[in-house]
Amino acid sequence: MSISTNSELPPGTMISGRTRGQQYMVQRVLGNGTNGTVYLVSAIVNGNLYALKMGTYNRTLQSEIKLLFSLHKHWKETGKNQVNRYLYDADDYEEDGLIIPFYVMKYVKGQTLTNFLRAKGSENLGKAGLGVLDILRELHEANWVFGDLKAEHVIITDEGQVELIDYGGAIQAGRSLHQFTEWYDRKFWKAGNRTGDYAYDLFAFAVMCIKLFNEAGLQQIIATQLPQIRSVADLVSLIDRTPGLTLYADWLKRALRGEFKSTGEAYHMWKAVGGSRFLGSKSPDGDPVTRRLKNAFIWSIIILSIALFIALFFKK
Ligand SMILES: Nc1ncnc2c1ncn2[C@@H]1O[C@H](COP(=O)(O)OP(=O)(O)OP(=O)(O)O)[C@@H](O)[C@H]1O
Repeated sequence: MSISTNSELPPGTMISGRTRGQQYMVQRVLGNGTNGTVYLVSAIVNGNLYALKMGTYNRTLQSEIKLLFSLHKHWKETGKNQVNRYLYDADDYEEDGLIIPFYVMKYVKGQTLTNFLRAKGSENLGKAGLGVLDILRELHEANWVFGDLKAEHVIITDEGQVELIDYGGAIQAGRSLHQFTEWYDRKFWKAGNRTGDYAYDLFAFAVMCIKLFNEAGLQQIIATQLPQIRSVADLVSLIDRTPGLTLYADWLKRALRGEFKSTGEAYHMWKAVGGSRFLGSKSPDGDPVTRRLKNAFIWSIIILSIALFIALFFKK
């Protein structure tokens, strides 16, 4: 039986896998989730940084590890892009007679979608959303469902890549969801059940967009609407009252109503409405260098016109 520890490991702690023998040095804590603590670690074998998730007291990571193994196996067998994307190692570690399960995954360095849009501008939802839909499309085509999609699980890396973290909620299509967050859950909105299918993730994606642009409105519905009569209609009317979502309104309503035939269709429609909108430091006028060049050009036209005017005036 696995038992696990409750306290956080300090930087410098060495973690040695009992079965596979890999060793990791703790750098710092990255965060805490329901099932454990995530550490930034460096692998002794290659010096690379990884994120290592370790179980906390009275909880076990075993089912999460099992699930990730089968997802990883699938990616490997099908040669999908995601292989090596996530699971690097899984083992357990012994400390003072306690057996602590852990797994090691890719360290995703960047900003959460919420912070990214705050820093770079909400227009970036187009490209960022397309990145998320691309990952979901691949998962869904492989018959998996992400399950617990929310802005905190979407990371935009420093290179502008979109990544999902916390595959602990992923399930094979047709199974019951075991990890979800109320606001994003279609059953919470009486829009369907908790049996995993591609439409479940698309529903959560739509709520994620609404929350990003109008969290206060969402909070108000939840606080004032009786749970018995809470419905998708509340979300649809909130979309209509949220100017930042105008471009995506039709897409979002289709996702909420479960009207997409596939994630591929949802991906292409998103791409058509706003998926090519910039990601990173670019603004609607282009990047800062292009903008400066544009301004310089306008000023040189103005100065030239003034010079011409003066020259013509004094010639008379
Ligand atoms: N692969 C990763 N790379 C970088 N940081 C990560 C990674 N995985 C998790 N984290 C960080 O660790 C935190 C805890 O992650 P974890 O997946 O355990 O739980 P969570 O998603 O925050 O919560 P819950 O599991 O309760 O939904 C995350 O919020 C994130 O900041």
